[in-house]
Amino acid sequence: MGNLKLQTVGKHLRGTLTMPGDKSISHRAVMLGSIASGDTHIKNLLDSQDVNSTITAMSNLGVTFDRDGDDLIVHGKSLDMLIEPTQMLNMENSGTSARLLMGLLAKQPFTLTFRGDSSLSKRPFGRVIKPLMAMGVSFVTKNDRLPITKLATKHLKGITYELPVASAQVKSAIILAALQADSTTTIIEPIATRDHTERMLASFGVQLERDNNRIIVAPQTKLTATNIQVPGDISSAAYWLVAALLVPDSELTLQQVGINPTRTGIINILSRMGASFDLDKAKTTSEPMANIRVQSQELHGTTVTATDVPTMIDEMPLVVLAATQAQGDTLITGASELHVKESDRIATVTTQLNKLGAHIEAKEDGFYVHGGTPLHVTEPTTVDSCGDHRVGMMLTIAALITEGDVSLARADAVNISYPQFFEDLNEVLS
Ligand SMILES: O=C(O)C1=C[C@@H](OP(=O)(O)O)[C@@H](O)[C@H](O)C1
Ligand SMILES: C=C(OP(=O)(O)O)C(=O)O
Repeated sequence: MGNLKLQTVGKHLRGTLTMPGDKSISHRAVMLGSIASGDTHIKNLLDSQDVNSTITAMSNLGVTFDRDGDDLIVHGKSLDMLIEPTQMLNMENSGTSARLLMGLLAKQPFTLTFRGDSSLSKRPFGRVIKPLMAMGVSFVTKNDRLPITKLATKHLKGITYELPVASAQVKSAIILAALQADSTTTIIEPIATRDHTERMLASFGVQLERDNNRIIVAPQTKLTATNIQVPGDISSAAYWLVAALLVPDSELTLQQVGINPTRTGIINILSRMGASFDLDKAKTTSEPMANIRVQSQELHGTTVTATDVPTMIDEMPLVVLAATQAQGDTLITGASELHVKESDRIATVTTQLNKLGAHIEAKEDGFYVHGGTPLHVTEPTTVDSCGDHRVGMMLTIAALITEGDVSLARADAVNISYPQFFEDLNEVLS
């Protein structure tokens, strides 16, 4: 794909969009459906490159899938019926696939090699292989980076493990391995992270125990197939929340958005910046949902600290964009995890938004954002997604409030989490 010319100032955003399925929940639905007894029917599964990495990996292990209209049917196999793949498991760009599958497949009695694309091969895996090694798994790796080979494993033992980084991927990998261990595992989570694995296990008949910030996992490998409705992805809705707030004279309604409290940091931070939203809550399933209505509003600066970060980690590029338009400055700390996402998001967000006239200072663990900065370019300017879907989509929203001529390089990165992003944009531009 060549550079994509972006819409800049002059249009409004109006209308209603239904959000594609949540990426985190989609991965988990495919993984747990794959090891449950019976057929799991999944509605509103996200159809994107990252989720396809999980489906392909499970297919390589012998799981079969069918379509029923837009639904995916997973024909579950129990963990001891998976077959040795004839090739490496290619996780492509997906950290969630790689880290969760290392836990799910920890006890397979054959060697498995995980590989990824150039971005994923730079991201750290020590955080997940270290606790799995303590449980008895052996890995072969250079510098804790992909490719990583997991050796055949006979037994897993329960551990007590305090998470050194607030990571739902690491927590989930340990939970999935712990179900297969000979004894109980306790995971201590100093800062709460998204709890989709815990909730979805309950839907498959497996209850975990929670005691404040401890998760206690007793061995249990019998999962029963179920029907899953994947809520819309709040991380995708976040582009439209921020766009409607910043583009004058806009009003958008986003339908079926997942509002699990471990994911709604973006709503909380924008509210703290002065925004208000109308939430029309749906009847609750295991993952709560709402339709959200939002209009253009004035924002003011705020402070974001470590405890806020996990509930909005993937929305941070948008918080930075919103902060450039707020009255007053915004200080974001406790966000050093952004260095190890699909790109170094502290560097890429700062460099690319500053090309549009923003005034952002990159910090070791966050940003200092100067508010009230009109975005403009004096000559045609190309911003770059840097191969990172979230950076590409945030820059597209930034262009909507930029005076001048802006193009986006590597726009196809959106296919990782939100393939209909540009179609949805065209639908609401007026
Ligand atoms: O568990 C998950 O589905 C995810 C957890 C987060 O990663 P970390 O666990 O690395 O924080 C998040 O950034 C990622 O997009 C999805
Ligand atoms: C960090 C992300 O995903 P993953 O870690 O699964 O690649 C993301 O979607 O922003």
